[in-house]
Amino acid sequence: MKPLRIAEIFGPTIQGEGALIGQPTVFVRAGGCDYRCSWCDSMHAVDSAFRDSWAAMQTAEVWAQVRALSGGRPLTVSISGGNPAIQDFGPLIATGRAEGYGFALETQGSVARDWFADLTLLVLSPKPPSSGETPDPAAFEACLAAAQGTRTVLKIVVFDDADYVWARDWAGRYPDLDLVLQPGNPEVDPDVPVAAQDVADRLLWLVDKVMADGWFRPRLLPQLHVLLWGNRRGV
Ligand SMILES: C[S@@+](CC[C@H](N)C(=O)[O-])C[C@H]1O[C@@H](n2cnc3c(N)ncnc32)[C@H](O)[C@@H]1O
Ligand SMILES: Nc1nc2[nH]cc(C(=O)O)c2c(=O)[nH]1
Ligand code: SF4
Ligand SMILES: [Mg+2]
Repeated sequence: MKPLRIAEIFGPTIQGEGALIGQPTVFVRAGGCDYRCSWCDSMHAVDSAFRDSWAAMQTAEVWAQVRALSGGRPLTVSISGGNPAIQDFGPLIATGRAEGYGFALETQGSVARDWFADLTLLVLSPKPPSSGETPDPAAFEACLAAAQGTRTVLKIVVFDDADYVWARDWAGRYPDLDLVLQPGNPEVDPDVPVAAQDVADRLLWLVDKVMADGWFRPRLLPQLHVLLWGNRRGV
């Protein structure tokens, strides 16, 4: 079988973003992405300049590491990237689910896979204008269709007013999805410390905007891992 390209496997840590915020997890970060967001905080898993640092691993090797990191105690594994949907994580998910683990997967919604239906949670994070990318609604809808009965959350990153307007419009097309808005983090260098007050100020900016609009649908959440550890990798 074709090996998986893996940028990093780490944990246990807590899920820092979105619907499962605060929940213990182990991360599997896939190498490679079909997007190049201007503000991507995980370029080491995107840019081909880092390709040599990605491991070619069989599903069984990835699973052995996840199992070791979790001490064999089932939890919800987080698969992120890069875009994990450009590779075949179906066998990993099937292996883990057979042992009682759950799987939450983060993707921008540009590539649909039939194994989305086997996830515990699908997190779709379409990209707003500040990213420099333009999401394809048809591809996004194919992801929703592939998820079938799987719980799906829309998580939109907001850096500025234009992103906010875009988020309201995009979310409005999918009124039945759970919605999380996450302020953008402009500092993604792992060696530059992040001030807790800056994290709070960015969330406050978003809270003020959403409350001023009387828009009571979204949950507004910070990146908890950035608050705790800044942009350090492997946490
Ligand atoms: C690194 S991405 C990997 C998964 C997938 N490629 C995606 O974008 O959804 C994981 C999450 O981090 C978010 N993210 C990336 N860079 C960010 C930044 N600078 N500030 C806030 N969120 C960011 C993405 O929007 C996505 O929700
Ligand atoms: N703790 C922690 N939570 C996260 N939630 C999403 C992450 C990501 O990079 O996809 C991430 C991450 O890298 N670390
Ligand atoms: S889609 Fe995700 S991983 Fe890819 S460049 Fe954008 S934020 Fe980074
Ligand atoms: Mg991250």
